[in-house]
Amino acid sequence: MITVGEISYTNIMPLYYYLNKEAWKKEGVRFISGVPSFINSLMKEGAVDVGGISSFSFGENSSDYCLFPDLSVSSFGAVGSIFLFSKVPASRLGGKTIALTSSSASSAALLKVILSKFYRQEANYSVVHPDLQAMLASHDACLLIGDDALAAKRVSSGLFVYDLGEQWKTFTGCPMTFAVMAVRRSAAEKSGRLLEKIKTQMQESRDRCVREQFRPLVRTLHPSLGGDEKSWHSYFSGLDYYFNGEHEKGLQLYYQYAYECGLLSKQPVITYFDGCMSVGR
Ligand SMILES: C=C(O[C@@H]1C=C(C(=O)O)C=C[C@H]1O)C(=O)O
Repeated sequence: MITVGEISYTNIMPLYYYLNKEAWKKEGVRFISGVPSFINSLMKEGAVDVGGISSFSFGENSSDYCLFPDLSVSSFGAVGSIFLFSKVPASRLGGKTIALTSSSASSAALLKVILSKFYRQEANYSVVHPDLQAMLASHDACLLIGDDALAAKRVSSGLFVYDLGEQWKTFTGCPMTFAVMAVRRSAAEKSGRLLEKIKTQMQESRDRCVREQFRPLVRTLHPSLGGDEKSWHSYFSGLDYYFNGEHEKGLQLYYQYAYECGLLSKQPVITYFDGCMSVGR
């Protein structure tokens, strides 16, 4: 049996939207959904075999995981749903308190890297439940991601708002990869063929969503999500769902900085599913 983890945010949907889940369920494939930190921990425990996880979590566990090639949630600039909301400018956050959403791994580490390396600010961080008002009632700034960040942005007037994808691009010139599609090596060795089919369907789902300019996806989603169709289109268009040499270069730089900041205990090694799969089931 294979368990697929699915991040419960709008941003990753193009990779899952056209998966034939009912057919997969008949083949014994299970789907589990949750915020990134939840899927990260299930994957680490071995309760999830494959799925979208935080790129930072991949970095922490790179010896046990490999990557589905050419799939990610990345941005080449503004990401549109990963924001630092602050009462003071970023250049004055040294010694201040910052609340980090408990849902994130990649963006929490990215914020620490950006503030430490590029703004030279050492702040005091705590990890809390994502809620803009509650976070700012007791902290000077807060980090929100995904759908929480999209909602918070609509009510953030009067605050300094920083898009972390944009910040990363400004300071490094690189794209940032927030989520990767990771596979446990043990699953790749045992169920290579089945995983190969899931990988192909995810790539096809992404290709179809991109080809359709996300229109059917937006139409299905937007009544439940609020906002207008136009802003959802521009949100999806600002995200990038591929992973090639340029993304890998950006991710390696992120890992290097995270290592230098003491957030990773060693430099991760990126390996790909095609190299570690077996031709078993
Ligand atoms: C683009 C986003 O990326 C997400 C950010 C993650 C993190 O910070 O760990 C994990 C998965 C991504 O889906 C977002 O949440 O807006």
